[in-house]
Amino acid sequence: MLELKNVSLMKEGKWILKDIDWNIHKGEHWAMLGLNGAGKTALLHMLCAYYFPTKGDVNVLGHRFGKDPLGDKLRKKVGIVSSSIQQRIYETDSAYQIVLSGAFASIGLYETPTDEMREKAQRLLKEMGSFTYANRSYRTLSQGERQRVLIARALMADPELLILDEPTNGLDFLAREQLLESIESLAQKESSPSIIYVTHHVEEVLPCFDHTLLLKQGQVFTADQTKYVLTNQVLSEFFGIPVEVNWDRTRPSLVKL
Ligand SMILES: Nc1ncnc2c1ncn2[C@@H]1O[C@H](COP(=O)(O)OP(=O)(O)OP(=O)(O)O)[C@@H](O)[C@H]1O
Repeated sequence: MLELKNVSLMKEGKWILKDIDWNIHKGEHWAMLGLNGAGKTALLHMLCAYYFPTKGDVNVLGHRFGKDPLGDKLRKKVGIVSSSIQQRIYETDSAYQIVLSGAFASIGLYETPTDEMREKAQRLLKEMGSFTYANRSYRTLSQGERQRVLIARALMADPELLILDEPTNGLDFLAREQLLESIESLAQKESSPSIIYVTHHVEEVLPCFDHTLLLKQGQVFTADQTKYVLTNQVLSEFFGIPVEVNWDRTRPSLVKL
């Protein structure tokens, strides 16, 4: 469903991404880890066709970016929750309006939703645990509540790929754990889109993330099954310091030795 071949991106005379090869198959869920400035956001922007590769091929859901015209239809098939989307949301819109707007892949609601869309928005608000504040304005929601609403919004168009870019930023421990639990149960559903979950934190790699990509200085350091990636040796090389990964429970944790 996603294929990047030898993809490089240059911005302002600097290579931000270099020779990226990455394949995602249907049904896989990926975690993406990288230090600040590794190029994670640039890579995600490429998957959403906000950036086009300077070199190489990006194939998303059978469409070759830069070659095929990118219809609205394809844009709707890639859902994204990121801080840049958050910043563009109209703060006075209600959670319900925001979720409905996902059906049109628009920021703000300009078209009349069908009854079916309304029912679906309500169902998604319930599934994300957001129904109780459906009529409240975005401005009044906590950061955790906002993220849930934005995930429900992204799901409105039945995306085949869902990108979650650091969704736990700014969340307290409890809100973070509750959000992670919702993401895990979403991923366990048969109807779930493939998820790409971007984070700085190894301990957020949920059991559903069967694959992990490590991005370092614009290059794929490794991209493989999570069990082969989150090891003492790979992560010590990745961070450049000795670290130990503990898998005592279902999620990993990391300590510096
Ligand atoms: N439009 C742009 N023009 C010039 N440089 C850019 C542009 N976008 C990103 N960069 C640079 O590319 C590098 C990678 O940035 P990017 O935001 O993708 O990193 P990131 O992995 O998402 O980092 P963080 O974890 O801090 O969000 C950074 O050095 C950044 O300054």
